[in-house]
Amino acid sequence: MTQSKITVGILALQGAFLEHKLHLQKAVRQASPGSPLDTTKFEIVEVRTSEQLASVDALVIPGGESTAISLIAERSGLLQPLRQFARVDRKPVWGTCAGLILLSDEASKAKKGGQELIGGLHVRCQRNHFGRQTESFECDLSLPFVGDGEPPFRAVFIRAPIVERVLTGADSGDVAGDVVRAPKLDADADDYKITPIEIIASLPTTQGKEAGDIVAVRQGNIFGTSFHPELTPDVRLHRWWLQECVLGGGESRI
Ligand SMILES: NC(=O)CC[C@H](N)C(=O)O
Repeated sequence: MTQSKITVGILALQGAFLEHKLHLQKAVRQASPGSPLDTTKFEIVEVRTSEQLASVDALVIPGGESTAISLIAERSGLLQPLRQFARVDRKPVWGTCAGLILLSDEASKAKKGGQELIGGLHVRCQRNHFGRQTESFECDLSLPFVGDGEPPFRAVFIRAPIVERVLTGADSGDVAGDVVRAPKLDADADDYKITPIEIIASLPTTQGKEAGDIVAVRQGNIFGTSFHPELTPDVRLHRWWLQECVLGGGESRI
Protein backbone atom coordinates (compact mmCIF):
# COMPACT_ATOMS: atom_id res chain seq x y z
CA MET A 1 0.00 0.00 0.00
CA THR A 2 1.39 3.35 -0.96
CA GLN A 3 -0.92 6.03 0.41
CA SER A 4 0.37 7.89 3.45
CA LYS A 5 -2.70 7.50 5.64
CA ILE A 6 -4.32 4.11 6.18
CA THR A 7 -7.80 3.80 7.63
CA VAL A 8 -8.52 0.58 9.50
CA GLY A 9 -12.15 -0.17 10.31
CA ILE A 10 -13.69 -2.41 12.94
CA LEU A 11 -17.12 -3.78 12.12
CA ALA A 12 -19.08 -2.40 15.07
CA LEU A 13 -22.48 -4.09 14.83
CA GLN A 14 -22.17 -6.41 17.85
CA GLY A 15 -19.48 -8.07 19.95
CA ALA A 16 -15.98 -7.10 21.05
CA PHE A 17 -15.35 -4.25 18.61
CA LEU A 18 -14.27 -1.70 21.19
CA GLU A 19 -11.55 -4.00 22.53
CA HIS A 20 -10.14 -4.42 19.01
CA LYS A 21 -10.16 -0.67 18.51
CA LEU A 22 -8.23 -0.10 21.73
CA HIS A 23 -5.74 -2.84 20.83
CA LEU A 24 -5.11 -1.43 17.36
CA GLN A 25 -4.63 2.05 18.82
CA LYS A 26 -2.25 0.66 21.45
CA ALA A 27 -0.29 -1.32 18.82
CA VAL A 28 0.27 1.85 16.82
CA ARG A 29 1.06 3.93 19.91
CA GLN A 30 3.58 1.40 21.21
CA ALA A 31 5.37 0.89 17.91
CA SER A 32 9.09 1.25 18.37
CA PRO A 33 10.81 4.17 16.65
CA GLY A 34 11.78 3.26 13.14
CA SER A 35 9.19 0.48 12.77
CA PRO A 36 6.82 0.76 9.81
CA LEU A 37 3.89 1.39 12.14
CA ASP A 38 5.66 4.33 13.66
CA THR A 39 6.17 6.14 10.41
CA THR A 40 2.78 5.45 8.91
CA LYS A 41 -0.31 7.21 10.04
CA PHE A 42 -3.20 4.94 10.88
CA GLU A 43 -6.72 6.01 11.56
CA ILE A 44 -8.83 3.46 13.45
CA VAL A 45 -12.59 3.84 12.96
CA GLU A 46 -15.81 1.97 13.72
CA VAL A 47 -17.82 0.75 10.73
CA ARG A 48 -21.62 0.48 10.83
CA THR A 49 -22.70 1.53 7.33
CA SER A 50 -21.73 0.75 3.75
CA GLU A 51 -20.52 4.35 3.35
CA GLN A 52 -18.15 3.87 6.28
CA LEU A 53 -17.00 0.53 4.86
CA ALA A 54 -16.24 2.21 1.54
CA SER A 55 -13.91 4.63 3.34
CA VAL A 56 -11.64 2.05 5.00
CA ASP A 57 -8.58 0.25 3.66
CA ALA A 58 -8.74 -2.79 5.97
CA LEU A 59 -11.27 -4.30 8.36
CA VAL A 60 -11.49 -6.31 11.57
CA ILE A 61 -14.61 -8.41 12.15
CA PRO A 62 -14.79 -9.04 15.89
CA GLY A 63 -15.97 -11.94 17.99
CA GLY A 64 -19.47 -11.91 19.33
CA GLU A 65 -22.40 -13.83 17.95
CA SER A 66 -22.12 -14.62 14.25
CA THR A 67 -25.89 -15.01 13.80
CA ALA A 68 -26.50 -11.57 15.35
CA ILE A 69 -23.71 -9.92 13.35
CA SER A 70 -24.98 -11.42 10.08
CA LEU A 71 -28.58 -10.41 10.83
CA ILE A 72 -27.62 -6.81 11.64
CA ALA A 73 -25.30 -6.69 8.61
CA GLU A 74 -28.15 -7.87 6.40
CA ARG A 75 -30.56 -5.30 7.82
CA SER A 76 -27.94 -2.58 7.45
CA GLY A 77 -27.35 -3.47 3.79
CA LEU A 78 -23.79 -4.45 4.61
CA LEU A 79 -23.63 -8.12 3.60
CA GLN A 80 -22.98 -7.63 -0.10
CA PRO A 81 -20.57 -4.70 0.46
CA LEU A 82 -18.67 -6.89 2.96
CA ARG A 83 -18.45 -9.69 0.37
CA GLN A 84 -17.23 -7.20 -2.19
CA PHE A 85 -14.63 -5.84 0.27
CA ALA A 86 -13.19 -9.24 1.24
CA ARG A 87 -13.68 -11.36 -1.87
CA VAL A 88 -13.65 -9.05 -4.87
CA ASP A 89 -11.61 -6.01 -3.78
CA ARG A 90 -9.57 -8.34 -1.55
CA LYS A 91 -8.73 -5.77 1.03
CA PRO A 92 -7.08 -6.98 4.24
CA VAL A 93 -9.66 -8.46 6.63
CA TRP A 94 -9.16 -10.15 10.00
CA GLY A 95 -11.97 -12.11 11.61
CA THR A 96 -11.78 -13.28 15.21
CA CYS A 97 -14.07 -16.04 16.50
CA ALA A 98 -17.53 -15.05 15.16
CA GLY A 99 -15.61 -13.03 12.57
CA LEU A 100 -13.78 -16.20 11.45
CA ILE A 101 -17.14 -17.97 11.08
CA LEU A 102 -18.51 -15.16 8.93
CA LEU A 103 -15.44 -15.15 6.68
CA SER A 104 -15.52 -18.93 6.08
CA ASP A 105 -16.98 -20.25 2.84
CA GLU A 106 -18.79 -22.92 4.87
CA ALA A 107 -19.83 -23.25 8.50
CA SER A 108 -21.13 -26.34 10.27
CA LYS A 109 -23.34 -26.43 13.38
CA ALA A 110 -24.79 -23.35 11.77
CA LYS A 111 -28.29 -21.96 12.01
CA LYS A 112 -29.76 -22.79 8.60
CA GLY A 113 -31.84 -19.93 7.31
CA GLY A 114 -30.53 -17.74 10.13
CA GLN A 115 -26.87 -17.43 9.28
CA GLU A 116 -25.53 -15.65 6.25
CA LEU A 117 -21.82 -15.93 5.60
CA ILE A 118 -19.55 -13.35 4.00
CA GLY A 119 -17.14 -16.04 2.81
CA GLY A 120 -13.70 -15.63 1.31
CA LEU A 121 -11.70 -18.17 3.33
CA HIS A 122 -12.01 -21.47 1.50
CA VAL A 123 -12.50 -23.51 4.67
CA ARG A 124 -15.32 -25.10 6.60
CA CYS A 125 -15.36 -23.96 10.19
CA GLN A 126 -17.37 -25.56 12.94
CA ARG A 127 -19.22 -23.24 15.28
CA ASN A 128 -19.12 -23.82 19.03
CA HIS A 129 -16.63 -26.63 18.56
CA PHE A 130 -15.62 -26.84 22.22
CA GLY A 131 -19.17 -26.75 23.56
CA ARG A 132 -20.93 -24.24 25.72
CA GLN A 133 -19.81 -21.01 27.36
CA THR A 134 -18.66 -22.97 30.45
CA GLU A 135 -16.23 -24.90 28.25
CA SER A 136 -14.40 -21.68 27.39
CA PHE A 137 -10.67 -21.90 28.08
CA GLU A 138 -7.28 -20.26 27.66
CA CYS A 139 -4.04 -21.79 26.46
CA ASP A 140 -0.57 -20.81 25.30
CA LEU A 141 -0.06 -20.80 21.56
CA SER A 142 3.27 -20.71 19.87
CA LEU A 143 3.20 -17.94 17.25
CA PRO A 144 6.87 -17.56 16.34
CA PHE A 145 6.08 -15.09 13.54
CA VAL A 146 5.04 -12.35 15.99
CA GLY A 147 8.73 -11.91 16.87
CA ASP A 148 11.96 -13.85 17.29
CA GLY A 149 12.24 -15.74 20.55
CA GLU A 150 9.03 -14.20 21.88
CA PRO A 151 7.05 -15.90 24.65
CA PRO A 152 3.90 -17.84 23.69
CA PHE A 153 0.66 -16.03 23.05
CA ARG A 154 -2.07 -16.48 25.65
CA ALA A 155 -5.16 -17.27 23.59
CA VAL A 156 -8.70 -16.92 24.96
CA PHE A 157 -11.34 -19.24 23.46
CA ILE A 158 -15.01 -18.39 24.13
CA ARG A 159 -17.55 -20.71 22.49
CA ALA A 160 -15.00 -20.77 19.77
CA PRO A 161 -15.08 -22.27 16.30
CA ILE A 162 -12.26 -24.26 14.74
CA VAL A 163 -11.33 -24.71 11.13
CA GLU A 164 -12.72 -28.18 10.58
CA ARG A 165 -11.27 -28.58 7.11
CA VAL A 166 -9.60 -26.77 4.30
CA LEU A 167 -11.87 -26.99 1.25
CA THR A 168 -10.52 -28.06 -2.09
CA GLY A 169 -11.90 -27.60 -5.55
CA ALA A 170 -15.13 -26.04 -6.65
CA ASP A 171 -18.38 -26.04 -4.68
CA SER A 172 -20.65 -28.85 -5.72
CA GLY A 173 -24.36 -28.82 -5.06
CA ASP A 174 -26.15 -28.41 -1.79
CA VAL A 175 -24.48 -28.95 1.51
CA ALA A 176 -26.06 -31.39 3.90
CA GLY A 177 -27.34 -31.08 7.44
CA ASP A 178 -26.27 -28.17 9.55
CA VAL A 179 -23.80 -26.69 7.06
CA VAL A 180 -24.32 -23.28 5.49
CA ARG A 181 -22.35 -21.89 2.60
CA ALA A 182 -21.53 -18.37 1.47
CA PRO A 183 -23.19 -17.54 -1.86
CA LYS A 184 -21.16 -17.52 -5.01
CA LEU A 185 -20.53 -14.08 -6.48
CA ASP A 186 -20.57 -13.37 -10.20
CA ALA A 187 -17.48 -11.32 -9.65
CA ASP A 188 -15.54 -14.04 -7.78
CA ALA A 189 -12.09 -13.90 -9.27
CA ASP A 190 -11.20 -17.16 -11.02
CA ASP A 191 -8.17 -17.77 -8.88
CA TYR A 192 -9.65 -16.72 -5.58
CA LYS A 193 -10.11 -20.24 -4.24
CA ILE A 194 -6.65 -21.36 -5.25
CA THR A 195 -4.82 -18.71 -3.23
CA PRO A 196 -2.94 -20.98 -0.81
CA ILE A 197 -4.37 -21.41 2.67
CA GLU A 198 -1.79 -21.25 5.40
CA ILE A 199 -2.38 -22.95 8.72
CA ILE A 200 -1.06 -20.36 11.09
CA ALA A 201 -1.74 -22.00 14.47
CA SER A 202 -3.06 -25.27 15.90
CA LEU A 203 -3.80 -26.24 19.50
CA PRO A 204 -0.78 -27.66 21.37
CA THR A 205 -0.49 -31.18 22.78
CA THR A 206 -1.43 -29.84 26.23
CA GLN A 207 -5.01 -29.58 24.94
CA GLY A 208 -5.46 -33.38 24.92
CA LYS A 209 -8.00 -34.58 22.41
CA GLU A 210 -8.26 -31.11 20.88
CA ALA A 211 -4.51 -31.01 20.10
CA GLY A 212 -3.93 -30.18 16.46
CA ASP A 213 -7.25 -28.38 16.00
CA ILE A 214 -6.70 -25.50 13.58
CA VAL A 215 -7.27 -22.14 15.28
CA ALA A 216 -5.69 -19.61 12.89
CA VAL A 217 -5.51 -19.52 9.10
CA ARG A 218 -4.63 -17.07 6.39
CA GLN A 219 -5.61 -17.05 2.74
CA GLY A 220 -4.11 -14.08 0.95
CA ASN A 221 -5.82 -10.94 2.23
CA ILE A 222 -7.97 -12.78 4.80
CA PHE A 223 -6.75 -13.79 8.25
CA GLY A 224 -8.91 -15.68 10.75
CA THR A 225 -8.42 -16.68 14.39
CA SER A 226 -10.69 -18.81 16.58
CA PHE A 227 -9.54 -17.01 19.72
CA HIS A 228 -9.87 -13.47 21.05
CA PRO A 229 -6.48 -11.68 21.01
CA GLU A 230 -8.22 -8.45 21.98
CA LEU A 231 -9.16 -9.83 25.41
CA THR A 232 -5.61 -10.04 26.77
CA PRO A 233 -3.26 -7.08 27.28
CA ASP A 234 -0.99 -8.52 24.55
CA VAL A 235 -1.05 -6.47 21.32
CA ARG A 236 1.53 -8.50 19.39
CA LEU A 237 -0.97 -10.09 17.04
CA HIS A 238 -2.60 -6.74 16.27
CA ARG A 239 0.82 -5.26 15.58
CA TRP A 240 1.72 -8.21 13.34
CA TRP A 241 -1.57 -7.94 11.39
CA LEU A 242 -1.08 -4.22 10.79
CA GLN A 243 2.49 -4.74 9.66
CA GLU A 244 2.20 -7.91 7.63
CA CYS A 245 -1.36 -8.03 6.36
CA VAL A 246 -2.38 -4.36 6.16
CA LEU A 247 0.93 -2.74 5.18
CA GLY A 248 2.25 -5.90 3.53
CA GLY A 249 -0.87 -6.51 1.41
CA GLY A 250 -1.82 -10.08 0.46
CA GLU A 251 1.71 -11.41 0.34
CA SER A 252 2.57 -13.84 3.10
CA ARG A 253 5.99 -13.70 4.67
CA ILE A 254 5.48 -16.15 7.51
N1 LIG B 1 -16.67 -15.64 20.99
C1 LIG B 1 -17.33 -15.75 19.85
O1 LIG B 1 -17.21 -14.95 18.94
C2 LIG B 1 -18.32 -16.86 19.81
C3 LIG B 1 -18.85 -17.16 18.45
C4 LIG B 1 -20.23 -17.78 18.57
N2 LIG B 1 -20.18 -19.06 19.20
C5 LIG B 1 -20.87 -17.86 17.19
O2 LIG B 1 -21.21 -18.86 16.74
O3 LIG B 1 -21.03 -16.87 16.58
